[in-house]
Amino acid sequence: MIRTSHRSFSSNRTIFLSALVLVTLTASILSFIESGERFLHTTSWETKIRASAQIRRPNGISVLVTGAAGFIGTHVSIALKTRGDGVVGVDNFDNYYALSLKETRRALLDFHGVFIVDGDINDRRLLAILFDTVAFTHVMHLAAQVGVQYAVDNPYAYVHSNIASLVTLLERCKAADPQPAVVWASSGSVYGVNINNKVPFSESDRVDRPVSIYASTKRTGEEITLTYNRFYGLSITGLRFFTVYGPWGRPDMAYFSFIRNILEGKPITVYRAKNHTDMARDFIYIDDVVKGCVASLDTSGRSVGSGRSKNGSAPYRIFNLGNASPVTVPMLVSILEENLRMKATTNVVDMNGNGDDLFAQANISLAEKELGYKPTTDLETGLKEFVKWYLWYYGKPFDQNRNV
Ligand SMILES: O=C(O)[C@H]1O[C@H](OP(=O)(O)OP(=O)(O)OC[C@H]2O[C@@H](n3ccc(=O)[nH]c3=O)[C@H](O)[C@@H]2O)[C@H](O)[C@@H](O)[C@H]1O
Repeated sequence: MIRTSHRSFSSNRTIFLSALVLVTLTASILSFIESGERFLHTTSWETKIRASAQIRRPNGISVLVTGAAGFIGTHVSIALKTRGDGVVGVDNFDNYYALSLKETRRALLDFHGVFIVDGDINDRRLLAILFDTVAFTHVMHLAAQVGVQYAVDNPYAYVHSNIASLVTLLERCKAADPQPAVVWASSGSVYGVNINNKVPFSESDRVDRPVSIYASTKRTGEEITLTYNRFYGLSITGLRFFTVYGPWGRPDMAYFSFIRNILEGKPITVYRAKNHTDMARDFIYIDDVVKGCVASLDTSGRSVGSGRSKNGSAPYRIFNLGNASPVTVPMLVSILEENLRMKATTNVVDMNGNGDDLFAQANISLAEKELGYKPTTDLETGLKEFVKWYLWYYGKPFDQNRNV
């Protein structure tokens, strides 16, 4: 099936990527011209932001999406824009992974009419200009330093992006009048060591034993947002994303690096627990997560504060967004092998206990009840889509007759 469609897939890909490169080049030239003028409030910069923020449906919302050039940010921005909401993106385009992928996502968003401001949300002046230009009804805060193992050597990056940035953004939201409702990316990793000694993980479980700096900063974010909710009246929804995967995904994640290595004939490392049990994750497909994000925005309720005062109480919610159906890492590898019709060379390594949770399974009944969240994509189906995208995006030839 993949082979039959490969030729047209390949020429479509060439046309599409060329168009995107053209759009990116134009965007880069424009952004170069604008960079010197940004803080001078040029009409061009403002005009783009206003156009991007324009609401085109009755009762639509106007959303600032942080981390818009990221994996989830790109998909959520497109979904909102497509249904007629106003969307303005902001992203610092860091080089944690291939910048080219982020630039292509930017071009894709541009194609959909979403403008991304190139900047850091730690920059208070930038945030002030954005909020002065658009009266955002919602903020979808997805910008973060991700990666569990990377935190071992780079802890300060997590403090900067997951804690300092969060406070800067919340301060800005607090000061806005009216205040926007905030939906933000927490993480399933907050469950850490399974101290509750039960699966699946529920939102009411204890979450005070993280196993990585990354998870600690996400848990800290939940407490910081709670403070802003209680004292300043911000409506807050924290989403505990489990292992999100799919087209336009993150190259640092296992499924992505596995396919790259398998295709290049390089070995992959599969971690397992010290007692030789397989690691497992509650892999969740991007389209399902996007539905959860959009439903969270739609049901957020209003913020009730203004500056340091508040009038009543605003919602504070936390939801697991997983698949409720964990799969082991060796099983993930065999699904990839089947799709690629190639065999992986696997090194099995025992975990040293620093960073990775051994097992994750989300209880999603709260999200089902409050958001109507109902994932419909199993790992086989989702990975098939991812593999198709990967081969298209990287222009990899595919030999259907290869033996597994
Ligand atoms: O918010 C979160 O909850 C995080 O989710 C994701 O973390 P994880 O669920 O751990 O996904 P991922 O790294 O793909 O590893 C998957 C499995 O493969 C195993 N794994 C990993 C790498 C490898 O080389 N070998 C291996 O066996 C590994 O031990 C694990 O069992 C994001 O990466 C993280 O940035 C953050 O967003």
